[in-house]
Amino acid sequence: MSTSPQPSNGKRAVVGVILWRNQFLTIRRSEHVAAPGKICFPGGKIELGESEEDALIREIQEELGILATAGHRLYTNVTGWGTSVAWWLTHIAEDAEVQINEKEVAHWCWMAPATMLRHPDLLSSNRDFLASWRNSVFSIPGIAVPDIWDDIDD
Ligand SMILES: Nc1nc2c([nH]c(=O)n2[C@H]2C[C@H](O)[C@@H](COP(=O)(O)OP(=O)(O)OP(=O)(O)O)O2)c(=O)[nH]1
Repeated sequence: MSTSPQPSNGKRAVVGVILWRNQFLTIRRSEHVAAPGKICFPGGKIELGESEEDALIREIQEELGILATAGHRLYTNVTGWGTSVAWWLTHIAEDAEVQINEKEVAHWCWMAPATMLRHPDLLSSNRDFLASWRNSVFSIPGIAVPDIWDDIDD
């Protein structure tokens, strides 16, 4: 597999894109972490020597208390603050019971793509991910790019 783009700040992160009925599992970050209160996917930084898949599964377990499995990498980008992010299609059991870790996550919910894209609290790098998907830079198995985005500029 190709490598992710180089971070300019030395940091790498992985993000889990979890789907259910054309919606994404989103979290609101807690007040105790970086980017407090922002809406994003579950995920976090990759530790030294850790694979993207292992970091993904560890972070989802830490944040949501559920066992996830890594699908495949959908996209990579570098955030405005220099972190290299790998965006992974991720699977959880249909009957998985989410138990958030309140130190890291304030709230979670299923969110439609257009709602996420226009959310005023969306983490800025996620706008790039959603806009790139919308522009067919990559596809996400199991969900078609919606026709209607309420004329959001990207
Ligand atoms: N969790 C998450 N991080 C994202 C997303 N999009 C995005 O650019 N990032 C970036 C933000 C951060 O630079 C990095 C992950 O940071 P984090 O603060 O969630 O990681 P962490 O839990 O390991 O944090 P820490 O305890 O080590 O400080 O990835 C996203 O959708 N979810």
